[in-house]
Amino acid sequence: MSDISQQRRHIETILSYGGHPVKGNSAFPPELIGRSWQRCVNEYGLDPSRPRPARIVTQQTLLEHQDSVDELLNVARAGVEQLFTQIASLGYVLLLSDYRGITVQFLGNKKDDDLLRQAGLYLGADWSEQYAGTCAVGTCIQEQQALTCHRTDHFDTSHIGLTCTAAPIKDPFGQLLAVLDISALHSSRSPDSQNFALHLTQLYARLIEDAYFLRRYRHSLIFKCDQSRELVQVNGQLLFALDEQGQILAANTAGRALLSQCQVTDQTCISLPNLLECQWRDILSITYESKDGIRAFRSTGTQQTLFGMLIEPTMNASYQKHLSDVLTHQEESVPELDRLCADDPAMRKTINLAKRLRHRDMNLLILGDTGTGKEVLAQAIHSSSDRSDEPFVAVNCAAIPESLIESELFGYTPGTFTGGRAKGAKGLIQQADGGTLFLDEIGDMPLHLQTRLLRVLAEGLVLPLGAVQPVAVNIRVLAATHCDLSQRISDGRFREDLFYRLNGATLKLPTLNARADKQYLIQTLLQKVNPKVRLRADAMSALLAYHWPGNIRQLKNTLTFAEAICESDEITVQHLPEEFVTHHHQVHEASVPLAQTAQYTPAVNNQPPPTESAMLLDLLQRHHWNVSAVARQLGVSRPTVYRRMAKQNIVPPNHWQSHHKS
Ligand SMILES: Nc1ncnc2c1ncn2[C@@H]1O[C@H](COP(=O)(O)OP(=O)(O)OP(=O)(O)O)[C@@H](O)[C@H]1O
Repeated sequence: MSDISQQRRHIETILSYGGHPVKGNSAFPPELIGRSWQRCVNEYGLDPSRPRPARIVTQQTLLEHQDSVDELLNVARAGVEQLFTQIASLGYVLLLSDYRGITVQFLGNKKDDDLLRQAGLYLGADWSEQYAGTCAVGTCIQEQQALTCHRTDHFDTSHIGLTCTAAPIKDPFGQLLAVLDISALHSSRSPDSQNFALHLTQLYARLIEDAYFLRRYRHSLIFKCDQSRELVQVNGQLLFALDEQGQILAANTAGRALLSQCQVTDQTCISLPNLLECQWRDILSITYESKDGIRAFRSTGTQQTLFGMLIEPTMNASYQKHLSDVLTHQEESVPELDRLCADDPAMRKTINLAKRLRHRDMNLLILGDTGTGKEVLAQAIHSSSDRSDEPFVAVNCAAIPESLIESELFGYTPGTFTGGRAKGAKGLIQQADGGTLFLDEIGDMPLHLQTRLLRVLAEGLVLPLGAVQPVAVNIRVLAATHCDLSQRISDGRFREDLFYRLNGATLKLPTLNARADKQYLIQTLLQKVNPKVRLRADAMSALLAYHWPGNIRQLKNTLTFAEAICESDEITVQHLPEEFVTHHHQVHEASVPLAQTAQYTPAVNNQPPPTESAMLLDLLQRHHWNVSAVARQLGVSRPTVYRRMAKQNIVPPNHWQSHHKS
């Protein structure tokens, strides 16, 4: 098509677009461009049949525009030059315009000077939408978002050979400061050819924006965070500038996005500790207390885990004083409790509370899903308390048959039962005298026993079955449950007065899936299973990506299983149960190009990996066909093991024999 007929066609398209764009018409541009065409016609009175020459402002006006963004220009210089070196050989030029659309910095190839000047790709060019019509810079200013304006997306026919991509650069309060643009005089017809340009421009706009943010707040404390611990130092996405009380002074674009997801409309009305559900001290002490200078947090609204680090203000004496005041109150180290976690925000709270309460005689309620380590925590509280030389007695209220639980707990006198021990028996409550009684699954305790337990707690006296004289006991009770006790209270299945007796304070354990220190737990548990075995990176990735419905218990079982199967000193993803392999491949197939997937093929000794069938058979044989034991080891239910056996055509030997006999 000749230039003239292409221009005529373009004018017709714009005019027919008018006020009533027909969706799905392939001649029409994307919605965002369409909105701009409408503004050009309806608001600015531009006429597509009357092209306008490029307008270059005078030297004096240019200087005024440059002065207004002087600080940004200084900060942006390195980023702009770096971006230009990457795109120059591809035929692109680079423009930085101020928020009014005037090009305040330009980098292009001198040999194309005349052509570029004519096209408006020049220092001082006015790319405001009001003058130039739909274009990357002007439309980016109006729409406040990154875009590509490709060829006939432009309004003015004199621009329809160009391809331009622009991204906004905002100040720490979200106001537009400038626009970064890369443009080329010629390009392929397909708009998709510009996808890479769009990503690159957005990336550099963010770098420049963040550099500007850091410069503006160089005298304040900056909290930098990211969803990845490994990347936060080099590429922390979210930035928050803070005052000395932790109040947010400003946030970068990603930081403001998090605030808005958490329904915070005014960024300066919230403190960072509120946003991250933590103490101000947890933030201030990151650099001094965490080994890698990074700490995990969880955001209030989105429950997203964020790894944060601090950039401390230079030469700020009052900050240094404030810091040393806050850091003097250091949480004491208690190895028994400290070893239960590495860096997880929910665990940090729980462990700090446990440290403060461990010597008190207060009863504690431990809440958490099954397998999250409630008993392990109770044991650690006991071992770190003043009662550590006395007994720790654990009772699982759900595991003891209801008919036995009373005698087990309270004991009985001689002759109380036919078949009971002649001398009677000391109940578990009395066995815990002086020490700690851990009542697991307290929600399952029958109501009449709750009444008797309440009396023990209220009076410090236990009355064994058949006895007339109560015996004095001194116990501290740590109770645990995975169920909602307040619901049980409303249903009349749990005594409210007992709940208050038990609940001196509540300690909550997060699910394994929600923990930010999964890697630490994996390594510590593997160390216990077999210190000589190591995990290959593919196995670690699969374990980290898994959702862990059975929590730490399932993790422990999985590692025990993998260690038993691996027959060498290295566990790979192939040694994990089938659901890990499937899940792992699903995650990676979605994100890793085919050429890279080779790293997941099993390599050890060139042996084929054991199949799921072989692994299951091996496990069943080792447990002498005890399906319950296998289910326990795998952290799954018995029906699941039976289902897997059926799927793999595994028949227990007895079955086989009886089939053959019949
Ligand atoms: N921090 C930890 N470090 C190492 N092992 C742990 C940790 N927490 C829990 N475990 C292991 O996980 C398994 C389950 O722990 P525990 O019995 O304490 O969980 P629980 O929440 O009491 O479970 P349930 O609700 O089913 O009684 C145990 O084998 C325990 O040894």
